[in-house]
Amino acid sequence: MVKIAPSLLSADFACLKDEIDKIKAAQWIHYDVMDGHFVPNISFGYSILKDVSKVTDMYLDVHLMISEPSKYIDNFINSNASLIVFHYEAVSKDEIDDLINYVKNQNVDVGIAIKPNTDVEVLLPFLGKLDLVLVMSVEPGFGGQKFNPIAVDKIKKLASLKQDNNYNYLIEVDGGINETTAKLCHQAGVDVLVAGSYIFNSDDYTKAIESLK
Ligand SMILES: O=C(CO)[C@H](O)[C@H](O)COP(=O)(O)O
Ligand SMILES: [Co+2]
Repeated sequence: MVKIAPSLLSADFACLKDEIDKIKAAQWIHYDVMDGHFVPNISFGYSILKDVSKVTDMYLDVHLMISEPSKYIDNFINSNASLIVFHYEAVSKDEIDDLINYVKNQNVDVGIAIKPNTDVEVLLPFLGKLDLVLVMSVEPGFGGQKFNPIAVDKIKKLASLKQDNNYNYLIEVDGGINETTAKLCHQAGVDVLVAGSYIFNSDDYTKAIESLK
């Protein structure tokens, strides 16, 4: 069964606890961190993540859209992240192995995200060590954008690599997910669907979550 990860980016921050209580039908929370440098937008950081972790037992999927993620990983781990996902485009190739090992040694799951213009092939040396690969189906930075179908082929490729090599990573897709695009991703072999505006702009969050499963 596919997992749903509502993106808090589209929640009403003035009543965050109520918003979190209303997404209990999902297993995960997707937490989008933006620094105004790697992406042209600013969201929230690790202190709010800690507060979120105090009011829920849900799995906290932290999507770091920040430059130099290694500087902040400890802060997010100490704020109870369940999974740290950094961007391939935000780091140098020779630090990726160390970053993966660092997070895993602290018993936190680790993933790498790729933007729409980044090929799956760049991840080949790392796939055997990852808990998750995040396929961006929009340019990172904003919620409410249109799904880019380039993600569907990437999901298929990752699903076949996983099967052929007995890898363990989950395949997550993020951006422009609704009932229609969710179906395309299901068929391609996705494991986790991130959805922000589709859920938080709906009248009934539970119904919106169930409609994506
Ligand atoms: O990482 C993100 C943006 O960079 C968000 O997770 C994503 O955009 C979710 O929002 P929506 O479902 O509204 O597209
Ligand atoms: Co995200």
